Amino acid sequence: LQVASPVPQGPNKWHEQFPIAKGQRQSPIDIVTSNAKVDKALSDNPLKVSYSNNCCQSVTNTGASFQVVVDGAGTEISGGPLDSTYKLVQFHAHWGPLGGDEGSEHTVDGVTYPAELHLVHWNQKYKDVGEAVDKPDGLAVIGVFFSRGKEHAGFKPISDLFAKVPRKADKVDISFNYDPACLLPARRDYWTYLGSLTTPPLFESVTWIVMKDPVEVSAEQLAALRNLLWETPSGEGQMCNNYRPPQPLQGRLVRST
Ligand SMILES: Cc1c(Cl)c([N+](=O)[O-])nn1CC(=O)Nc1ccc(S(N)(=O)=O)cc1
Ligand SMILES: [Zn+2]
Repeated sequence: LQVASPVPQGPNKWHEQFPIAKGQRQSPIDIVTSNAKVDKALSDNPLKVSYSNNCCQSVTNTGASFQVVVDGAGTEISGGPLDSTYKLVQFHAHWGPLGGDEGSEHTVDGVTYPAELHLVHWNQKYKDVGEAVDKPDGLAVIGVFFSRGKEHAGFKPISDLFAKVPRKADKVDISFNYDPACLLPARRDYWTYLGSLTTPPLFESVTWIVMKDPVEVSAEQLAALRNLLWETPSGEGQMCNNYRPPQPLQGRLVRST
């Protein structure tokens, strides 16, 4: 008897409803640094990140992560691996268990980080994110690894809001000015490759830009992620381990600055 399971099924079952889960350009991947190819073109046309500091509208509990919804006005990236301008639409994260070191989606030579932030942008050649989301050049996501260390002052205004959105669809407005660029590492070196959304519908529409340097956040800020709750097989629980493990590279090239 096939009963609809009330809680979302884990990554190893996604292929049943989303066959593309076994596709040719799935994400995340393990980045094998010795196989990444330095591409001078990436530095010749540097990645340009120009975010405004009043673009963040609200924080929502999506039931799978927190999501800061952004008004795309003036929050653009271009250059580097991108052939056109992309606009920021939202950012969210993936993380592991309390105090653990796993939680990131991308790994670097097999090394995991406790969390990974994703800044999601859509290609301005399309009329909106809904049209862009399933096109091969539709999205660009900047991934930033979080390491455990000193408090990240820039992340604090956001991590302080998680306690206000404990349940799915809870939402709180962001009344203060906030520039998401503060979440990027100082050194802007990155790896880039063609991949996919890391959660259903797993569309193969993402140009990934994974920053090489992690940013430090405190153990308390990582713990604040668990103020977010979600449905587990044994009822409501702390949201954690919302990361997809690395997927087959399928011969793809990873380029590096
Ligand atoms: C399917 C769709 C449409 Cl259409 C819209 N929309 O706003 O029109 N939004 N979404 C959802 C979406 O964006 N999912 C998404 C999933 C994973 C990631 S991740 N971890 O960064 O790979 C980024 C985004
Ligand atoms: Zn993500």
